[in-house]
Amino acid sequence: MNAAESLAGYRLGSADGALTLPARPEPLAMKASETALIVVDMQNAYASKNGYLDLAGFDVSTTAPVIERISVALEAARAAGIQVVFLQNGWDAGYVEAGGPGSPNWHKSNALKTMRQRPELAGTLLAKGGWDYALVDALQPRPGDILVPKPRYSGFFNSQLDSTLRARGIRNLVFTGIATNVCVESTLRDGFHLEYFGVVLEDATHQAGPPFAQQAALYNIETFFGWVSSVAAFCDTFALDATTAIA
Ligand SMILES: C/C(=C/NC(N)=O)C(=O)O
Repeated sequence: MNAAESLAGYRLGSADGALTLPARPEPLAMKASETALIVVDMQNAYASKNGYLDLAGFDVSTTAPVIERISVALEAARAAGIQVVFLQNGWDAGYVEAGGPGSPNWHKSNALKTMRQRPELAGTLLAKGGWDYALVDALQPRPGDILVPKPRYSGFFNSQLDSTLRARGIRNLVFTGIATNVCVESTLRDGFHLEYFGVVLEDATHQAGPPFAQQAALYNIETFFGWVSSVAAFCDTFALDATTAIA
């Protein structure tokens, strides 16, 4: 047995009532009570026409099925008693949280660069209170869900995410959202270093950039930082838990 199989065996242990999620590179055991479904930045900025990514030249024409599949995963998670956490990316209306020229974010953020190139957009992209910052209509938090604002790509940086999860005994993070290769991967990587088990539901994510960016992010996650699964596998696995909870 190699190290990966040994880890899978550990995580597959069912004596403690954990369920087994089919995933690559190996199935992963997790209890609903120790798991959170993380919905990363499903804002108009990232998923809607005329939002930031669209205005900056990224293709958002195929985000509708992603929204639909996240909706399905949300229903399954809530029914199974899995904590739902929405992340929301952006800054105050004056962009103080974005950092000035002394911050790499000021130089690398395509939202900030787009606004500098197109002054008519100044103040509109990813600013709290605006349409671009808002979560898409179809994916709104419900009572019991948690919303964590964040000012950088990783949801763990300068946010309440880690303490919110730790206080609830959460060890497993199931990721959905946009963009796979930016905020999803950044948050999953930081979670890995903080000892969280990270799984991406690949069909409930979308990349910023060409399709190879999605493939590369999933390769990195599957090979180095976590696991890759699907919405159907997640729903099938935790539907059992919902049934058990009702019985
Ligand atoms: C490119 C980008 C991605 N954000 C994300 N939510 O993955 C950005 O915020 O500029």
